[in-house]
Amino acid sequence: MTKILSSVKCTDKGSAYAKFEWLFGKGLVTSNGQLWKDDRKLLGPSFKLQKLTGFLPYFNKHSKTLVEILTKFQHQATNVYPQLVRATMDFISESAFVQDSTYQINDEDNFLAATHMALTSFRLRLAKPWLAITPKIWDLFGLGKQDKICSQFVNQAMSEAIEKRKIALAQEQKSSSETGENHANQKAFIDVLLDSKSEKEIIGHIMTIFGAAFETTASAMNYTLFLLALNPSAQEKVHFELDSIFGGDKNRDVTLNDLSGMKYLEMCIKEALRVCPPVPVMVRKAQEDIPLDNGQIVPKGCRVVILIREILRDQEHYPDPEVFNPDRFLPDECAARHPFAYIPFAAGQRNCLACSHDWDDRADRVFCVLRTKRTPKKSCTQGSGGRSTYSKPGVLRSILVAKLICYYRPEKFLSGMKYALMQMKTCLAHILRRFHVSTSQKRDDISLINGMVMEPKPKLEIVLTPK
Ligand code: HEM
Repeated sequence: MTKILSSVKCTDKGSAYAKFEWLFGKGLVTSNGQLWKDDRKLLGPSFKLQKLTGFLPYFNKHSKTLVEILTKFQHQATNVYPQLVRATMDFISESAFVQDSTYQINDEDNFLAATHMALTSFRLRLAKPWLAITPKIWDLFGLGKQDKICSQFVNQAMSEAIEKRKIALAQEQKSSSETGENHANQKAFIDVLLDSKSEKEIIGHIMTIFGAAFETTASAMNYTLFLLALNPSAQEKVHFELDSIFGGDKNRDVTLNDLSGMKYLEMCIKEALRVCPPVPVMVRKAQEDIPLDNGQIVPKGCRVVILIREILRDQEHYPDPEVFNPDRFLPDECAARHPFAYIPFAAGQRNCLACSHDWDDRADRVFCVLRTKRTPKKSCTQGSGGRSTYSKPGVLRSILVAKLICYYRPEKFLSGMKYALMQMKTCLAHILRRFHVSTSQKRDDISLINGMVMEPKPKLEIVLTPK
């Protein structure tokens, strides 16, 4: 598995993701080959660490709105997932498109309605693939017509957003040329696209980022709250941590410093992502023969299905895998684990855009190595063949990069300062400063069904009790 995910010859996904193309076009999730490589290089820096501090005000603002909405549901068993989804739409919308976003409070929004239509359509394609074998069958059931309406809403909303951003950008450029400031290396996601893509391509990329970002993050936060509700001792530790950071202040904005102190909350989120990974499976297609360490070959053209959920339950790395135990993510435990044993955000060439980037990933691992004074565990059940994953020059280069950055910009090494984790920690810190969570549901009552993201059946319900 390490070989497959790391190989530059296995970055294609084949036709497995074609069912998303009617809305996502050839965005990062669906594209293959040179187009994917170029776009990843172009768009990867949009969620770079240096920009993350800029996103924090958006996360605080929309988390506060979410908490206000949740107070209306306190003391009653509630499925908070729909509210979390709307909050994460606000997070991604404002971070990627630099525009005011009101999905949580504006029920009449056409784009919101279109998103629901799109999700219904995707879910149907996954649940009843025979309906989508040919467009004719799809149309026969009136589904093509619905997709068209959805596309029209999306295109209209996106065209307006693009126009708005063009105007704002022109104004920003004018004022920065007057003040002599240069923000060329800090471009937002949409600005990078405006420079180089057609409107149709931009809309595909925007929808891809939306699709990749909002349900995954909402689902991860939903599972974290549920698992904390089921595990009062872990929840108590989170409350203790938050109280010691915020001193009982329930409204103050979360700062970068606060985030770096939320170590136990981060461990709980990571454990929730392990127990209930939002993305349960992914597919890669070998572009060439790929020799494995055990002598076997993955032949060219072969599609490899990677069962993320099963890997995260591997007994070798996670004893008693069904047990929710955040201590699995204590620094020493992480350092001793093979990096590809924890893949809720994928790993290797096509890892999640919001999770890590090459240089900080490498530096993170070097930090683990330096901290524990030993190399990470060498064996992996999926077969690294007992060879270390680190080349000497690579490690030396990383140490140099890590040391330089650490010297000049220490805040870049706040643990877990990656977009998705930063978003979830901020939002959950706002919720858990206000509420205790409990549930009458049992873990065994819940089945996880593969869908767009892994969906709980029945829906998770928690009771929010003010602190
Ligand atoms: C808890 C939240 C998240 C989880 C668990 C998650 C998980 C994943 C996984 C497993 C993949 C690989 C999918 C595959 O290859 O089939 C992926 C890819 C991707 N994710 Fe995330 N993701 C999360 C949040 C986000 C967010 C917030 C964004 C946007 C900022 C994002 C953007 C992307 C993109 C663009 C890709 C495609 C990358 C490529 O193929 O080059 N994800 N994510």
